[in-house]
Amino acid sequence: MKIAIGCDHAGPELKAEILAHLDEKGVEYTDFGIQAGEKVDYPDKAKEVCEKVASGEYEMGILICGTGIGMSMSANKIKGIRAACCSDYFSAKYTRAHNDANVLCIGARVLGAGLAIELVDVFLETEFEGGRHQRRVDKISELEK
Ligand SMILES: O=C(CO)[C@H](O)[C@H](O)[C@H](O)COP(=O)(O)O
Repeated sequence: MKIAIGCDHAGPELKAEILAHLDEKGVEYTDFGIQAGEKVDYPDKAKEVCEKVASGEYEMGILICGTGIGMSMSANKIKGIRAACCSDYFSAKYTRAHNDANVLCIGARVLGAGLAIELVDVFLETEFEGGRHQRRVDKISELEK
């Protein structure tokens, strides 16, 4: 699985912790920045990362801003993206299982690194259940038309 990850200026430190964790687990990723000391508006970074996911070049995306909310609002404007802003384990698990979310948004000013990493792990490891949930995800796609 290839992951695309990016953040705004609220997130470089948390992103670095998540990347170190992905390195340890051997998960393949591309870091689309930004790095500490740089600044970017979150919609610009959301667009860059989500276009990579929507094109199929990357299977999943992770976006970090202060709250995770601006990233998720922006990401969900991109066709084919189902982004979820999560700050609890249950939501991170079930947005994969039931919504087939393909982008996880995290608030670096909301969560500590320990919980953020747990959310990343469960998000990446949980399979979409399909079945009745597929019909609903298809209806989300219909809303894009
Ligand atoms: O939380 C955010 C949007 O949902 C963003 O994190 C931004 O990081 C936040 O708005 C940044 O604000 P700043 O005053 O430029 O640090």
